Amino acid sequence: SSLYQELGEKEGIDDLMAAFVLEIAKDERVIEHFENADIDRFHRMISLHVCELVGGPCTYDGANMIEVHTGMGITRTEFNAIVENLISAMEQQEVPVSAQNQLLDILADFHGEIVGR
Ligand code: HEM
Repeated sequence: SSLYQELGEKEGIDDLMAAFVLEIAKDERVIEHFENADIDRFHRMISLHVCELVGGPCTYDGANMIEVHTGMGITRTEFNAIVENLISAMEQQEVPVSAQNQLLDILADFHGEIVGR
């Protein structure tokens, strides 16, 4: 089955990203970046983006990754913290480890668009 199916399709991805947002919200290492963010929009957009990236029938129509993160000065350490938040969320949602690794691989590619801008 596809990664999209292993993540529980759109509903599973929405739930996973809700758990991810809750992990971010309790993480002192990154929360300052989100103080002025529209969390509902962030949840909606990251769900849409992940859905598209894993081969689901979604079209991400949010902001360009470089543009939205420019000016945030996100460090490698903060990026890694966000990855840890995602792993915690995937563990809570009982995402199979092979699917976890595939999603982490896809998101790791965004490193260059997000860190140090
Ligand atoms: C693989 C890593 C990441 C991905 C795929 C990602 C993706 C996204 C997406 C899809 C949005 C919504 C864009 C929109 O509203 O149109 C967004 C917004 C945002 N991201 Fe990221 N992001 C990543 C890493 C990070 C990291 C490491 C941080 C900070 C530690 C961060 C901070 C933010 C903030 C604060 C916003 C909200 C901006 C606003 O509402 O004004 N992101 N990101």
